[in-house]
Amino acid sequence: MMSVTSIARNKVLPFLRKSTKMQSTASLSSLVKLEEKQGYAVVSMQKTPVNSLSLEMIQALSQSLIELEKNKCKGIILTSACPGIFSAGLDIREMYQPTDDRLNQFWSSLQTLWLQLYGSKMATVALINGHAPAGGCLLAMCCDSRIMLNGKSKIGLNETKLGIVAPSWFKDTFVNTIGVRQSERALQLGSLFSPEEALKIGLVDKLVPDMETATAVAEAELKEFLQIPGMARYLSKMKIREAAIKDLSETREADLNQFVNFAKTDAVQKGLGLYLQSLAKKN
Ligand SMILES: CCCCCCCCCCC/C=C/C(=O)SCCNC(=O)CCNC(=O)[C@H](O)C(C)(C)COP(=O)(O)OP(=O)(O)OC[C@H]1O[C@@H](n2cnc3c(N)ncnc32)[C@H](O)[C@@H]1OP(=O)(O)O
Repeated sequence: MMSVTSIARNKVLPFLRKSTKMQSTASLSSLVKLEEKQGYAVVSMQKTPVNSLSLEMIQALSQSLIELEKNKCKGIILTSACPGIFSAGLDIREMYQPTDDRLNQFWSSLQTLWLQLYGSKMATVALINGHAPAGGCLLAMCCDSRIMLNGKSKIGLNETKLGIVAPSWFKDTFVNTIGVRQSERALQLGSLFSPEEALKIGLVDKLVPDMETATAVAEAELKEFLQIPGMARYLSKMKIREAAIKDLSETREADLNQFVNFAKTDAVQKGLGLYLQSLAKKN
């Protein structure tokens, strides 16, 4: 099996682990690109056009983290290869008129990805080079640090604007990042923040003017985290995150049932259908 450190610089790392529920190696590796750098890896989401988090995309990200941790990778920069978009969040088509089996797999895979990334032993930096609504914002918040490209992009948990509700673990992640009061307001309003606003409320840590600067700043940020003794850094992170992680770990089944029942209600299905139409009408 190839290790992250043994592959050629910038070469795409294949996904090797097999699982009955997982997609094939070929389909997964086309969605996420792993590039080895010196002592860390760049994980680029490349599901055009908007890196929507479909079941396959979520599993590809999960698989990447498994491989990287197995290969003793110490840190990652999570970013996007889609111009102007970090991630458009959960793939709305997964929740609209779904089959029960697919909807269950979809949510359960998302729970797994969140548990992996939010609780990762690796140092993790999100390089948010475009829009990051809802699930896109969640992915970024799972990282230890967030660098955002300044410009017209927006970031936030906008679920209520779609007539849906961010689950407790989204809320916990938000509260742990920006605090209770800001979260309470932003969750209700479904606020999407400009990079400047996001910096002001602590949703992102640094802004960068262009991609060249962004890469350098993200690398420097990751190196700062990696200079700290790994166990001390990880256990400190867990002091903040462990309650939320324990909570979901212990209530996965109930959370899944709540999501499935909620997603299948007529009101939610109607709202999602209208939202999809409004996205399609734009084009
Ligand atoms: C009682 C408590 C119970 C709790 C139970 C749980 C409840 C459920 C919780 C679910 C949590 C949900 C989290 C989410 O992430 S929902 C998704 C939120 N995402 C969005 O709102 C973003 C929507 N997209 C956009 O705003 C724009 O696309 C974007 C700004 C990202 C990019 O704009 P741009 O102009 O560049 O691109 P287009 O809009 O033209 O889009 C291109 C094509 O991509 C399709 N698209 C976009 N976003 C999505 C998406 N999220 N899912 C699927 N498809 C998406 C879009 O339709 C275009 O497709 P076509 O080319 O075919 O028209």
